[in-house]
Amino acid sequence: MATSSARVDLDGNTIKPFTICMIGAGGFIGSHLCEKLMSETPHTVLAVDVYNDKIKHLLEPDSLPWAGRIQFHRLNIKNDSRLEGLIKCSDLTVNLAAICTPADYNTRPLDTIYSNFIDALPVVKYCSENNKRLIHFSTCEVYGKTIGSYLPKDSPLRQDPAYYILKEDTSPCIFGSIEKQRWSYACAKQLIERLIYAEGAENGLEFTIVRPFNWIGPRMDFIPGIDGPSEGVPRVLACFSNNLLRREPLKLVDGGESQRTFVYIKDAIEAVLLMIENPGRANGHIFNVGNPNNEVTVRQLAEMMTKVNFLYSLVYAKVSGEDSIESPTIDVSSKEFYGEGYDDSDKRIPDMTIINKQLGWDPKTSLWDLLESTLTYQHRTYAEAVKQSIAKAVAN
Ligand SMILES: NC(=O)c1ccc[n+]([C@@H]2O[C@H](COP(=O)([O-])OP(=O)(O)OC[C@H]3O[C@@H](n4cnc5c(N)ncnc54)[C@H](O)[C@@H]3O)[C@@H](O)[C@H]2O)c1
Ligand SMILES: O=c1ccn([C@@H]2O[C@H](COP(=O)(O)OP(=O)(O)O[C@H]3OC[C@@H](O)[C@H](O)[C@H]3O)[C@@H](O)[C@H]2O)c(=O)[nH]1
Repeated sequence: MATSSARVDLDGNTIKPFTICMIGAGGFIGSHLCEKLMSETPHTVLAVDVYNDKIKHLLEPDSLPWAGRIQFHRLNIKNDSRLEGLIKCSDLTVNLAAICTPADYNTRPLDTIYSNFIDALPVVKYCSENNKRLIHFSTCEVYGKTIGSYLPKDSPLRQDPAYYILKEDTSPCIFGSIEKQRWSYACAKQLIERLIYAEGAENGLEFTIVRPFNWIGPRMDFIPGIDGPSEGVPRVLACFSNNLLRREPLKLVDGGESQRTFVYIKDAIEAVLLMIENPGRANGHIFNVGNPNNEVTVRQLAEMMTKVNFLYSLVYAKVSGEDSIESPTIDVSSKEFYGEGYDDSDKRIPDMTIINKQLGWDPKTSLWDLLESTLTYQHRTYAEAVKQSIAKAVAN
């Protein structure tokens, strides 16, 4: 419930209610950001998206305490003249819209480049021309691969943080060759970052760029065949959740040796709210938002999710030990799983200096705890539907 007492920012200034045009509000991050803004702040959200399934619970019924502070506008920013008006009547625009599932990058490279660069151009233009603040969501993927990944496998320098820590104002962007079309996304994100930065430098656009490092939690992507296409390939959390729910082996692409750091969506949303409510500290900055303490290989993630899932099934699904099989893992080639042109980031550890200094933010939730709450959500949301779909498949 938004309190009536005045909220103050990090410098003690009263935060006045304002209007936010949130593009992509119907997605994973957008839905959590809308929840946070409605339940803890007096701000108004113009939620722009082509879908609203993940925010329906915030839009109805009219008796909700924040009714009137969130409006849904169903529009595709590729071709809708209403976009400029929505940006003009807002104080701040947050742009989350993107194709951001790796399975699309090398199979739909044109759509990926258009979505992450071309379609963002009018958003930047309207903000700059109308002197409106912009918070733009980029990705940790703009760093690509680490410098250390080019060292000999047994080089001791690979253990030197200078060769793998990713820092906003010093790290290079290192992508694979052009035929590795996986990098279509990261390159489009890099170019829109550079355009936004140039709009700031040349035309005074007040911008903040966010580089999320694998934010995970409830409502991320979809479960294939349940609330997304059966042949769809979501990001790894949903892929592994789907395998566990269907008691299938978890597929480890190229042996699951890539490393990632995962941050709980609720921790990350705290960082975004600090950026929204502290323009003086956020404008002009690029921020890594991740959890360097939650690093695992993909194989370790699969093993951890299997363990959490096993414990869940013992405690909640009322199955005895022998019933709930531990899903094994199997190695698959990236060519088989994603197709031609796939490539990968080897390691993603965010340097936290700038976000600590500017916003005093640190992530709190351990990987085990965030997996526990997320897998509980996945079971509660999908287990019954998956059981039905398996039964139907068997019957047919
Ligand atoms: N989740 C993460 O860990 C992560 C990591 C790095 C970067 N990001 C970035 O954060 C942003 C949000 O990511 P997410 O995980 O919430 O993804 P998501 O796919 O759940 O949400 C994106 C939303 O944008 C909407 N959208 C896309 N194109 C649109 C268009 N033309 N018009 C209107 N709406 C459109 C989609 O319908 C979707 O609801 C993206 O820019 C993504 O690149 C996310
Ligand atoms: O079933 C699977 C799915 C994925 N993976 C692997 O798991 C790792 C993570 O894959 P994800 O699909 O979650 O996506 P990535 O972490 O590579 O990039 C993502 O994170 C950053 C954001 O920009 C985007 O949301 C997306 O690009 C990759 O190494 C992938 O090959 C598997 O081994 N098995």
